[in-house]
Amino acid sequence: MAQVKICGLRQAEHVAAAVDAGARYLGFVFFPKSPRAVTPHQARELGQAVPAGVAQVGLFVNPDDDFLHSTLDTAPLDLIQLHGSESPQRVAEVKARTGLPVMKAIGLSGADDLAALTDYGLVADMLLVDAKAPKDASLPGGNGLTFDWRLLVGRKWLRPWLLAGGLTPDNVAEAIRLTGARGVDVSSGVETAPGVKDSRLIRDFIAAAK
Ligand SMILES: O=C(O)c1ccccc1N[C@@H]1O[C@H](COP(=O)(O)O)[C@@H](O)[C@H]1O
Repeated sequence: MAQVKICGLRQAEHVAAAVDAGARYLGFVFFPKSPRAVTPHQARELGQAVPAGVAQVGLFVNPDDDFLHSTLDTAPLDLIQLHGSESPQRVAEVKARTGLPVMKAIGLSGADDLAALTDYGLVADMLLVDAKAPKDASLPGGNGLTFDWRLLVGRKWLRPWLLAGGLTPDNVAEAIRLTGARGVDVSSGVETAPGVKDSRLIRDFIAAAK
């Protein structure tokens, strides 16, 4: 049974839908350019209805220490997702400075990108295997793009990992079957427009993943 992260939540009804359907991780985006961005105060409010055992994940893109600390002062996060071009050294620093586990996102477009998963597996607590964003994309993730899942067949890394990138209620079961992923992460695939989540799609996605 795959664990599910629903990312980019901005409304209480969608948090409730994800929790009730059995999500293991909820993602709050702290990247101002994203249509899914929330303030630390909004994340704190949304998190108040989240039961113990469901992890609240803060998604950051190349955050500096001040931004991390000011966010964490308000929003009680359990896990930090780094979705930018953070180096392995920076991942280690963020872990040390915040005292929180870090999940590092790695974008794949071909076999050459797989080595990064080994490198970051030495420092991150979890890995997130995503589609590499196009060079001209305004967001480094959350673009609803898939990659060739066959790249992952038979691969093993040092850390637990989630599969992401263009997953939907219709394709998530096949993605899990092919890659052997024990966890999946979705944002666009449970939306009706960028940043607009849909409770029915959230429920359908989690049911399909499980
Ligand atoms: O969701 C965003 O807006 C976002 C912004 C910046 C970096 C990452 C972002 N989302 C993450 O991207 C992947 C894949 O998303 P999708 O399902 O293809 O839309 C997922 O891990 C989100 O957490």
